[in-house]
Amino acid sequence: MPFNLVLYKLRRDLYPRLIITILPTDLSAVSKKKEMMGDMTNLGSLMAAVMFVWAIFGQLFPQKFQTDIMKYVNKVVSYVYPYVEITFHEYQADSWFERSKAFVSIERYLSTNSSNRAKRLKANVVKDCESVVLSMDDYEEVTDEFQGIKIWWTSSKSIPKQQALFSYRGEEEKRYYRLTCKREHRDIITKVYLQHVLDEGKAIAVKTRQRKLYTNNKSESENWSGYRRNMWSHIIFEHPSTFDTLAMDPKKKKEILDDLMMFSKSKDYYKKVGKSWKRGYLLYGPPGTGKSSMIAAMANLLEYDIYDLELTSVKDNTDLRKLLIDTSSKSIIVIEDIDCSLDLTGQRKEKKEETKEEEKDPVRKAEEEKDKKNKGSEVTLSGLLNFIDGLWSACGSERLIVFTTNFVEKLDPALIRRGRMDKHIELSYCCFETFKVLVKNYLDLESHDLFLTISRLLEETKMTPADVAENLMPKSFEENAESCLNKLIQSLENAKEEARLKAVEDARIKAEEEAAKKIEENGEKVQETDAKKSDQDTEMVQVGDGKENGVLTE
Ligand SMILES: Nc1ncnc2c1ncn2[C@@H]1O[C@H](COP(=O)(O)OP(=O)(O)OP(=O)(O)O)[C@@H](O)[C@H]1O
Ligand SMILES: [Mg+2]
Repeated sequence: MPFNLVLYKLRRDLYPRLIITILPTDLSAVSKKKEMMGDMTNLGSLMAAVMFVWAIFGQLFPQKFQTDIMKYVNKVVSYVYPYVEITFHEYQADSWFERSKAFVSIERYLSTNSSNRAKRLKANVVKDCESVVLSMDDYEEVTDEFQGIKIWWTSSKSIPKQQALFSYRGEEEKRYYRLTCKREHRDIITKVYLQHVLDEGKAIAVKTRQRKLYTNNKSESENWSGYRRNMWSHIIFEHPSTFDTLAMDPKKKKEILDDLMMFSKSKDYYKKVGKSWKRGYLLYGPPGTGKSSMIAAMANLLEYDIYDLELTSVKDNTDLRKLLIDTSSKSIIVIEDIDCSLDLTGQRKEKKEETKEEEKDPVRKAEEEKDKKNKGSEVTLSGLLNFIDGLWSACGSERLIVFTTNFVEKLDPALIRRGRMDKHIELSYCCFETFKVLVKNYLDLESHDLFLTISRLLEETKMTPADVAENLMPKSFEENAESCLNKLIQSLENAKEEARLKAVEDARIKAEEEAAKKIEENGEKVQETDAKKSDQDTEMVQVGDGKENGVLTE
C-alpha cells in the first residue's frame, strides 16, 4: 500500500465515526481552516516526530543541498515504489479563477460512485435546499475498481506557509485529488480509466444540473470575481412552456421538433461536413404569437441554458466577442426584437452618407460621436455577423442562436441569410388548429358546439394566440368552459367589428388623400398652363419688339 495511504488510514483509524460536514456554498476560508486544524491534532506523535526531523534537516542543510537530496531520494524511491500517482489540482496555473474541468468531473464521479464508501463526507446543499450533494471530505480516501484493477483516490489540499493579508487565489489553500495505482496498470489507467471518469463526470453533470437563464451585465457595471469581470449574471431557468403547451399548426410544430432533435444528435455529421455545431433560428411574427414561448419550449426540450443577450448593453464588438467566448455549450443564445436592438439595418447606407458629411463639417462629426457614446452601444452589423458565424463562433459547440422580430422586412438580408439564420419560422395569428391546442390546454376541451362559430370567426378576423388564451382563461370560480368560449366569441365579434370600422375609416382617409392629391395636381397643371401662357405672351412681345426694332433700325 502506498506510504501516503498508510498515513491517511492511520489518521482515519483515529476517527472511528462517520463525519459529515455541512458546508454552505459560500463557506469562509476561516472556518475551513479551523476544521482542518482540528483534524491535524489527531495525527499525534508520529507526525510530530516527522516534523521534528524535517525541521532539524531544514536548519542544518542549506536550501540548494536540500533540493538535491530530495531529488535523489525521489529517484531511489521511484525504483522501489511500485505505484504511480497522478494529481489533479482544482485550479490550474494558467487559470486561477476557473476550476479545472478535470477536477470538477472527478469530483462528480467520486461523489456518485464512491460517496457511500467514504467515511468522512462533505455535504453541499444546492439552491433552495432541494437536494444535498455529498462528496469526499478533505484527507479522505476511497478505492475504485476498473476492469479488475484497484485504484485509490485521495482528496487533499496544500496550505500556504503564510496567509497574506490581501490574498488572491494563488495564495489560498489548493485542493487536489490524487489517483494512485500499480505501475503495471499505468497505460490502462491513463488511456482508458481516466477518460471513463471524465465522461461519467460530464454525464452526471448534465443529469443533475439546474438549467440557467443568463443575461449580460452592462459593460461599465462593477461585476467582478477576483481579477475577472463577470460578463453574464444568471438565475435558475424555470419556464413552464413546452412544445405540448405551444399552440401552432401541428405539421409545422412537428417539423420544428424534428429539426431540433436532429440537430442535437448530429455532432458527428457537423464534424464530417466541416461546420461548427450550431444552428440559427429566426422567429418572426406580430406581438403575442408565441416567439418567446417557443424559445423556452426549445430550451426545455433540449435541456439547454439560455443566454438572453441585450445588445444595447454591449459596449462594442470586442465585448460582444468576449460575451460569446463566455457562453457554455448546450445553450441557446437569444437576441429578442433584433430590429429594435440597434440600428443594424441602415448602417451600411448611412456610412456612405456620413463620410460625405463628415468631410464637410468636423464640428458636427464630433457632436455625432459624442451622441453615439452617450447612446452606449457601438456594436456594428459586421460585429454581429462575426458573432454569429465568424471564426470565434466556433468556440464551444451544440449551440442555437435565436433572433426574434416583429418586422422581418426591416432586417438586413445578410443577417438572416441561410447559414446564419438557417431556419425561418413564422408565428402568426390564431387559426383554428392553434385554437384547438389552446382550448385543450386552458379548458380541457376537445370538442364543443361553439367550435364551429369560433372557427368561422377566426377565419374572418385576426386575433393573436395571446389574446385568445386570455379569453379562454377563467377569471372566477363561477366561470365554466362554455362561458369562456362565449367570452371568446364576443371578443372575436368585437375585433371583427373594430376591423370593419377601421377598414371603412382607412378607405375614407385614402379617398380624401387621393382627392387632395388630385386637386393639388390639377392646381399645379393650371399653374403650369398659366405659366406657359405668360411665357408665350412674353415671347410674342419680344418677337414683336424685335420686328418693331428691326423696322426702326431699317
Ligand atoms: N403560440 C402560442 N401558444 C401558446 N401560448 C401562447 C402562444 N402565443 C402566445 N401565447 C401566450 O401569450 C403570452 C405571450 O406570448 P409570447 O411572449 O411568447 O409572445 P411573443 O411573440 O414573444 O410577443 P412579443 O413579440 O411581444 O415579444 C404567453 O405567455 C403565452 O401564454
Ligand atoms: Mg417575446
